[in-house]
Amino acid sequence: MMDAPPSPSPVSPPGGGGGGEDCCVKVAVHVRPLIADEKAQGCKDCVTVVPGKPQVQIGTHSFTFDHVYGSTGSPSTAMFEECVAPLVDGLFQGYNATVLAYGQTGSGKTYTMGTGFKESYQAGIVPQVMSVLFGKIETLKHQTEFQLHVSFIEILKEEVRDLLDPSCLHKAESPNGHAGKVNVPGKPPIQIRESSNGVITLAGSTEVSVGSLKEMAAYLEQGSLSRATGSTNMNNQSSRSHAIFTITLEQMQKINSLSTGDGSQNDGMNDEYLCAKLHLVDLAGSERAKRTGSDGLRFKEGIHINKGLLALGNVISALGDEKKRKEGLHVPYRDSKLTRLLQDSLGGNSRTCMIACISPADINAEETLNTLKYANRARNIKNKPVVNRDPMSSEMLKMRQQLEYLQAELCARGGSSSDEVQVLKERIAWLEATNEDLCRELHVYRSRCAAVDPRDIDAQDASICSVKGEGLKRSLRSLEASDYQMVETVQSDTREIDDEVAKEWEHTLLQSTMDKELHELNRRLEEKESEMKLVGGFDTVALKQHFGKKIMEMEDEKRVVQQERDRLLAEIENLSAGSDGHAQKLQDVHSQKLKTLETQISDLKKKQESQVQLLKQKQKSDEAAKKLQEEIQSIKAQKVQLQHRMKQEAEQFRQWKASREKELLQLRKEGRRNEYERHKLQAINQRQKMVLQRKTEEAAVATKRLKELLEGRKSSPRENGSLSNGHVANGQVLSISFLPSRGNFFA
Ligand SMILES: Nc1ncnc2c1ncn2[C@@H]1O[C@H](COP(=O)(O)OP(=O)(O)OP(=O)(O)O)[C@@H](O)[C@H]1O
Repeated sequence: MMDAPPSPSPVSPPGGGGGGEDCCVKVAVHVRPLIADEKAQGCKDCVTVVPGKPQVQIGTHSFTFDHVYGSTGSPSTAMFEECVAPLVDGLFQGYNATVLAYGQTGSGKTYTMGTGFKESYQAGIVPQVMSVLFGKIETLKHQTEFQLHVSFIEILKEEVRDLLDPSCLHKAESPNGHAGKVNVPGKPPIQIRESSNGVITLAGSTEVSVGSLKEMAAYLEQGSLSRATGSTNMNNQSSRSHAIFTITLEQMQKINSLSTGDGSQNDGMNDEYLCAKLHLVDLAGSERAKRTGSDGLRFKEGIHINKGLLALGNVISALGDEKKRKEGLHVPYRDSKLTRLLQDSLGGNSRTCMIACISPADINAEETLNTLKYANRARNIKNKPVVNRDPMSSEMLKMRQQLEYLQAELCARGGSSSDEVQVLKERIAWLEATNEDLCRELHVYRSRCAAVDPRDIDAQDASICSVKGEGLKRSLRSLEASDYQMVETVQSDTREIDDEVAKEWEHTLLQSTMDKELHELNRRLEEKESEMKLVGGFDTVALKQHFGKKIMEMEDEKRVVQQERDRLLAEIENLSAGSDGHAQKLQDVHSQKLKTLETQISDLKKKQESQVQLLKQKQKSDEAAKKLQEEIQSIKAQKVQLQHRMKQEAEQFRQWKASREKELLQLRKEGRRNEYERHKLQAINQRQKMVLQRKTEEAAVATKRLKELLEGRKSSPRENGSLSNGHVANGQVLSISFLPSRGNFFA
């Protein structure tokens, strides 16, 4: 087992893998059978489970959950494997988890969780969690170090009570009538705190380290026996509080060791620390006070219990309503201790499973319906579990990845970067060599100044000094020239940026031209289509038939009229053979009729002709429609081609842009590196300049001094002789005071 662990914090793994994904709260329903009491009361089963489906029906209501156990649903034995085992597996990957048992008094929460310490409760969730946990630890212990801690608290009347407090091991009868722990006087109350990284912790609660299954079971038993229970109408041994048994699993994994840049291995640096918590929550009964038959103290207790459950309901409502969640509505976690403690389990960093326990008895129908509604809303809650690494190991992981990346990059870049590095190294070496030369010169000059006898100093020395000064000035200029090279690099970068802007501009122009073309094609298409509607709006076949029929009718009519005319003509001929007045009269009438018929015939002919004309026109418009149709087809083909081209161009541009961005990223990185080198070189450069400046100044001062000395000696040779020692001494003192120590120079 490990030593004191670093405090963990929820850290999304680099690259986003394995964490931070939304996952809904899983909800399962556990329907217990009718118990002896209910049978004795003659209760009927009012809950139906649709076989083969996770669906529960009560009255007219029907609910679908993730799983339904008991009754005609899945067997209760499958509950652990399907709902809880994945959460236990997740613990080993660093994910927090919560299992909540919810339901009215006597619905089977304690039975389901298995915290009742009766034989029948052994199949419950907590005992199975413990045995699976230790089984897994046993198989993994050769590659991972584990540390397990447990804590057990209950929330009673909005007070957090420590069920594992070693200072009061014996169960005591509390003044308010229920069994429970006695608060030790002077012991500070347990407080719920939120750390800076959002982790909810319990300050002051006992957290014991456990090394075996037996030990853990003993703590669970000890805590369970200390739990506040009391009897109600509905359950003789009713849990009056919300109980939370928390298992903390810490693990130090040895992950694949990685070789460092110099080829050595750093095994010790590759440990990864993970820490995850599993909350096993047995909530107090959710029934309404009046049904429990509770009175007095129990009733007050009920109010407090329900305060937690009410707040829990409000939290579930706020989180379960997608609209409210999106609007970022306030979630009232702080309304009760229970919701505050379960903050991470509901909408936070945890994988959560809620088990809604229900009784099938018809007398509990109302409560059962409420439980199902409550649970149904919880299904909409989305959590965001992340791997809980300690910041140090996640930072190390990041650095390791960065190192790997840089090594890969170095390999990929091959010679070109090493050339650059070489150039920079050479420049640094050159600057350092120049620096050393200058220092050496300075040193020589200084010692010469100190040792020189002013009598030996003549104008020649002064000229040497001025020549040296010139040399130093030249050095200064050469250093400035190196600055110019850097400016040139920047200018070439600017040129590249210009190219990029031009390319983007070109792309935008091309896209907008193609957009215009597309727009134009769309306009033409619309035009042609509306023309087409005008031309081809009629039913051509029907129209043809109509005209054909009309012409035929006219043909018939014409024939009838012509026959009538022929008949009349024949009659007139017969009549003209006779000579009496009556015949004459008839002849006149017939002639009249004949005339009318002639006009009718010519009318019909005209109509027929116009109909033929119309038919011809129709044929023409049919041809026009066909042509239009062809045009429309060709415009559509052009449009498709253009869209295809646009897509291609956009894709090409996207690819180009992506590669540019990649390049840019690389360049930026290089730029940063170069910038750093530049700063370094500039600093050296600056220092060199200062040295040169000072040296030039010193040379000038020394020259001046020497000249003064020479002149002084020339003007009073006698005095000179007696004072020469003093002057020399003074000169030395002066020269020392003029020349700061080498240490000061480079400070
Ligand atoms: N699945 C089941 N099969 C058989 N009996 C069950 C089952 N679930 C519960 N019971 C029985 O029902 C009774 C009440 O169960 P339990 O004490 O677990 O209810 P509870 O919800 O924890 O009640 P409270 O909230 O009052 O503590 C117990 O006698 C228990 O043995």
